[in-house]
Amino acid sequence: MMLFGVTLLPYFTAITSSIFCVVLAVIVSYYWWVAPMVAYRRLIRSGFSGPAPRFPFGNLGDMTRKMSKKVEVVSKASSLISHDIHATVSPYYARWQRDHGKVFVYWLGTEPFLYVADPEFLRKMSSHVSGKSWGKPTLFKRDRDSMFGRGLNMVEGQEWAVHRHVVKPAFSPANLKGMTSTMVELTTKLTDRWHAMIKSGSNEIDTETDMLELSGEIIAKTGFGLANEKWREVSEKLKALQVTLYSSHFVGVPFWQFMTPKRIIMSRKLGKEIDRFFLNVIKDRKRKMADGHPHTDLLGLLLACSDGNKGLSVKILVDECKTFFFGGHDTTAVALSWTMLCLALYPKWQDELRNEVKEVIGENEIDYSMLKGLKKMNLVIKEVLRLYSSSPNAQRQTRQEITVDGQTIPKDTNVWIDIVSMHHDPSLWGDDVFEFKPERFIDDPLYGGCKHKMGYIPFGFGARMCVGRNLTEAEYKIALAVILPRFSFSVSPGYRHQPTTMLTLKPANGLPLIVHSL
Ligand code: HEM
Repeated sequence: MMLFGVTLLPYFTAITSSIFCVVLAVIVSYYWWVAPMVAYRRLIRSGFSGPAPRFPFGNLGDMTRKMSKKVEVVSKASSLISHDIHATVSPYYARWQRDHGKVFVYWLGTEPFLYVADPEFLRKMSSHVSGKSWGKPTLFKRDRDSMFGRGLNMVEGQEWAVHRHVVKPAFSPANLKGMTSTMVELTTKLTDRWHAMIKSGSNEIDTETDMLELSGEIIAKTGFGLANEKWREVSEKLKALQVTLYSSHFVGVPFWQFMTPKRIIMSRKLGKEIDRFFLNVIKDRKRKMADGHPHTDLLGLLLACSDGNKGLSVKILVDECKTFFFGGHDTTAVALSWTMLCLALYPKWQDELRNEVKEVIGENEIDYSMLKGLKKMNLVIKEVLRLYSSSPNAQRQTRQEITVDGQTIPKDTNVWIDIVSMHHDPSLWGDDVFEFKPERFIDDPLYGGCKHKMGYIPFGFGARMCVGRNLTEAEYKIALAVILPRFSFSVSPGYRHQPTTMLTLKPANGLPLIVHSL
C-alpha cells in the first residue's frame, strides 16, 4: 500500500498490532482483575472480610508459605497421635478463621472464594437453593477437566439432574446385594496375601496402599465388570494424575498453565490415556450388551441411557467412568485406612467390633442383609468420618444472588465449605471434640450430638449429597467383617501422623500397621 510514494504497510502493521495488544490487555485485565474485583467489593460491602489479596497471586503466597511450615504431628508412641488436625491440614484457614471468623473471603490467584465453616450460615445459604441451581467453581472445572471432565460432580442444571437420575439406581439395595459376594471374595484374597506375608516373617503392612488396591478392584469389578488386572493400570494413572494436579501452587493465577507447563502436559497426557482406556471398556461392553449381557452395574446403567438422541454422549460416558472410578475408590479407601488406624489406636473398639462380627455373622457367609446388624461398626464409621473426613471440603458456585442475614452473596460466587473445620469445632461438639468417641452417635445416630445439623456433613449436603454413600457403607462393613476376625493390628513405630489434603484426606506418610494373624 502506497501514499505519496511512502509504503504504509509497516505503519498499518504497527497500528493493528498495537490495537490488538490494547484490546488483549483490556480483556485480560477485565477478566482477571476488574470482574473479580467487582465481585470482591460487593462481598466486602456486604460485610464479609478476609486476608488482603495481592495481584495476581491472591492469597496463594500465604497458603504455600504456611503449607511448607505445616505442623507435622509425628508419633513414635500411639498415645502422641492427635486428632486435632485442622491446623495441620489447612494452617492458613485456621489462622484466617482466628482473624476473620468462620465466614470470610480469600483468593486463589485472581478468583475470590467465600470460605464457610459456620453451619448456621451454610444452612441459611443453602436453604432456598435446589440441587439443580448450584454450580461448581469454573476454576476447578477447567483445572480438573482431565480427571472428571463433565462427570456428575462437575455438571450443573438440567444436565446434573439427568446424570444423577441415571446413576442413582446403580447404588440401590438390590444392586449392592448383588455386589456382596465379589466384595467378600476380593477382601478374602487380600487377607490371604496378608497371612502369607505374616507367615514369611513380615508383619508390617502399608494399610493405605492395600486399601486403595482393594477398593480399586472392588469398583472396577462391581461398577465396570473389569474381570482382569487391567484396572490396575488405570488406577495407577489416576493416582499419578491426582499427584500431578496437586503439584501446583499457582491455580487461579493468570496464565498459570504456562508457569507449570510440565504439569499441564503431564495431566493432559494422563487424561487422554485414561479416556482411551475407558473408551475401550465402553466399546467392549457395548459388544457384550448386544450379545445379551445383563447391564445392572454402573457402566451398564450409563450405557443403557446412552442410546437414542437424548442419551449421554460417548465423551460424557467416559467422563462419568473416570468420575466414578476415582470417586468410588479413593474416598472409601482412605475411610478404611483411617478406620484401621483408629482401631489400632483403640484396641477396645477393635475387640468390640471383632466380637460384633462374630455375633452377627459368625461362621456364615456374609450376606448384604446382615450388614445392618453391625451397629457398633456404624458408630465407628461415623466417628472416623467425623475426625478424618475422606472429603475434607465441598465446593459450590452460586447461580443466583443469595442473601444471608442481610449479607449478599452475588451470583457466580465461589464457595468453599470446610468440612474438617466444622467436624473439629469445639463450639459444635464440646470439650471432647478431639477424642475418638464412637459412642457419641448412640443417642444421636445422625449428628453425633453436634449442636447444629449442618455441622456434621461427611457426605456433603442437600440434593448434591454423595451418590455413592451406600456403596461405601457396604464395602466398608464387608472389608472390616472379613479382616477383623482374622487379624489384630497395632500402630507401627514407623508411622508418622500427618493427614494431608490431595482431593481426599490422606495419610501423607502412608499407614504402616503391625498385623498379627488370629
Ligand atoms: C467415605 C466415602 C465417601 C465420602 C466421605 C464421600 C464424600 C462426598 C462429598 C463430601 C461429596 C460432595 C457433596 C456435596 O457437594 O454436597 C461427594 C459427592 C460425590 N460422590 Fe462421594 N464420597 C464417598 C464415596 C463415594 C463413592 C463410593 C462414590 C461412587 C462410587 C462417590 C461418588 C460421588 C459423586 C459422583 C459425587 C457428586 C454428586 C453430585 O454432585 O451429585 N462417592 N462425595
